[in-house]
Amino acid sequence: MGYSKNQVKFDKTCLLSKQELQVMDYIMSAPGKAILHGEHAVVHGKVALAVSLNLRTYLRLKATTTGKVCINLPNIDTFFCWDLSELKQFISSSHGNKEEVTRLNHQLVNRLREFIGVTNGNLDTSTMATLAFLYIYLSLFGSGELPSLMVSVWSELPTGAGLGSSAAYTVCLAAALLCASGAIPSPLKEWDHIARWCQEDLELINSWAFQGEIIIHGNPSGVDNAVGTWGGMLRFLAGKIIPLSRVPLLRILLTNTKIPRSTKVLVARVKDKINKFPSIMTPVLESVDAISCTCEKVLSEMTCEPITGEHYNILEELIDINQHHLNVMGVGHPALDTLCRVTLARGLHSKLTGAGGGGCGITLLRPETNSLIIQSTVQDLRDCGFDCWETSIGGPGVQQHTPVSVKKEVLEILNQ
Ligand SMILES: Nc1ncnc2c1ncn2[C@@H]1O[C@H](COP(=O)(O)OP(=O)(O)O)[C@@H](O)[C@H]1O
Ligand SMILES: C[C@@](O)(CCOP(=O)(O)O)CC(=O)O
Ligand SMILES: [Mg+2]
Repeated sequence: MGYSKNQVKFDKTCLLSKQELQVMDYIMSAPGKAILHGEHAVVHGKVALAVSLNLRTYLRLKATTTGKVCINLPNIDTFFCWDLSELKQFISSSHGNKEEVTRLNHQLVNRLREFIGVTNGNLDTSTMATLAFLYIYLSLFGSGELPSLMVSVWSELPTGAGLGSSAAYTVCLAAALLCASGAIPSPLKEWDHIARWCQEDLELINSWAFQGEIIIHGNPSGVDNAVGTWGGMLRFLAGKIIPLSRVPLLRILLTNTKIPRSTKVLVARVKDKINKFPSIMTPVLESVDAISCTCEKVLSEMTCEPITGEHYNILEELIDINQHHLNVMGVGHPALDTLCRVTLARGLHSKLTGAGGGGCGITLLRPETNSLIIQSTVQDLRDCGFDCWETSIGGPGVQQHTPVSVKKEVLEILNQ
């Protein structure tokens, strides 16, 4: 299967009736991701391999009768309410009669920036999350009546640490707001507690999530929202998404250096470097592309022949080479160097994951790596002040839940 497109198709003939709107109560979740290889290079048309994590973002959307639209984002201490009357000014300009949107409506983004009072270049967490929400909400409802809603989002993912929290957030927003607008159905049947959408609906969710990612990242590749939408392991190249169904079970240690950074700034930094030194940086990007392709080949061999130490030796070397390339691109950090050094002292290989500049790294665990080594490595990394845990990979993509299928603690936060 190969599907693509960060294009938005939206058929406005299926808006919900007033009665349906009033009983609306949706809970959605989407996973974070780890990029095995190809971060940054993927923004410049190279291959990336990415996999979903078991850490998820949860969203609850409820219809209200307050005449307001409210967002509650406890991870980033953000709570806003707007009177629908204030938002009416965006109705006509935000959504024309288009059934297909391929580009972000910059005019709407600029007007929204002014509306929420941000000065140019403001990159704070709260501003980005708010803009992404308002943009998708107004684009989907801006041609009809604006519904009164309460939207709460809470994530198990660290925010701004390279694990795709921005995409998990925008995928949840897109799924919930598309359902609320009637553009896609709720996939839950009476007897289900968790359900997913058909391929066509997932493509629509992915497309709108990508619009949100553009607001947060500036120039995203689309790999993160694709993993948040489809889950599993994906090969991503220039908007084309190939799910990798035959992959070996990989054990990965995730380390959060807790150094804050912004994907938008790092992506822009790499672009500047490529513009400044094209003949130097192009071969680096091509080498990263070859690393992703070699990794994909080795992973596929590991599923059809007995796994040997040599497979793992190659995977480890690819990790080391890519980490050097990412340093050359200017997205390393001394804390990430520490991570690589500390794990190598225990014979384990690490690289940054996501945008770098701090945030998280991944460490490959070999099947024979004994649990004492793993425990000591985790302790060493915690002694450096990092968070460190073994993760399980390949979680499902975006889902709708009934309340009973969501952990009690998560529900409590979403209900606050
Ligand atoms: N749980 C959340 N609630 C609200 N906004 C979020 C949440 N998670 C992520 N975001 C948004 O995504 C931004 C982080 O995105 P980014 O810099 O791409 O880092 P990441 O690697 O986590 O995707 C935050 O500044 C915020 O605007
Ligand atoms: C650096 C990049 O390749 C991945 C960014 O991931 P994250 O936002 O750091 O989780 C950017 C992109 O692909 O859009
Ligand atoms: Mg992101």
